[in-house]
Amino acid sequence: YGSTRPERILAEVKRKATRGDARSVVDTIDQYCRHQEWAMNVGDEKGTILDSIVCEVKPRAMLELGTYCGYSAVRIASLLPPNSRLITMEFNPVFAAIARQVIAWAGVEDKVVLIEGPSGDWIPKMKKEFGLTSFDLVFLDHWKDCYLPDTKLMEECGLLRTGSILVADNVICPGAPDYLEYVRGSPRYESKYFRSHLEYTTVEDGIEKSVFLG
Ligand SMILES: Nc1ncc2ncn(CCCCCNC(=O)c3cc(-c4ccc(F)cc4)cc(O)c3O)c2n1
Ligand SMILES: [Mg+2]
Repeated sequence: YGSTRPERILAEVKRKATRGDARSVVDTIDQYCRHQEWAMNVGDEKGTILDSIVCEVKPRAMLELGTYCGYSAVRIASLLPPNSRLITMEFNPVFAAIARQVIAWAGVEDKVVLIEGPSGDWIPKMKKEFGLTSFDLVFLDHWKDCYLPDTKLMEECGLLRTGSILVADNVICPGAPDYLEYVRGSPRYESKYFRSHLEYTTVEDGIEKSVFLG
């Protein structure tokens, strides 16, 4: 029930997941989207790759572009060290409203700041709005044709420092060919592809991890 897919996902979380237990929220969404209706969460397989990078980097300041229902925001926030913060950006107010409730149900709201609006508008304001110097880790999971322009914008706005890491979902499916060409061809990035599958399917997809060299 619920008129939109995100609303049905939220209903399932409230029905099945334990309040305050981020893992149970993640598992509930994965179960629902694998067995009831597909949704564009990073999912369990690619999520494990994302987890390993978050644990390795231990980011103090992290940015996610494209919140959707908050699945990856919950996954990431549950792994963040104390007094770290995930800023997650969502364009669609309906998705943002659902994500806030999913994030709250998981009990990670004090590690997550959800901002609403297009990345192109927000990126130039981030430093001032959040007293940031740079992001340690950025997860790109929004419009695939925004990956490249937004990466260039983050460079221009001084939001990346030597060692900042970009993690991009869906570089194969739906694909971000211009972004891949850029990070793999640029001397300013050290890029690595983690082969996986499109969430809840056997279709090939993967995650690209790119270290900004300054
Ligand atoms: N600029 C800006 N700023 C801020 C924003 N916040 C949200 N957005 C818009 C994001 C809209 C959703 C983005 N995500 C995807 O489109 C996506 C799609 C698939 C997929 C779909 C169908 C298939 F058959 C196969 C694969 C799978 C994935 O894992 C995906 O992540 C923003 N944009
Ligand atoms: Mg994705």
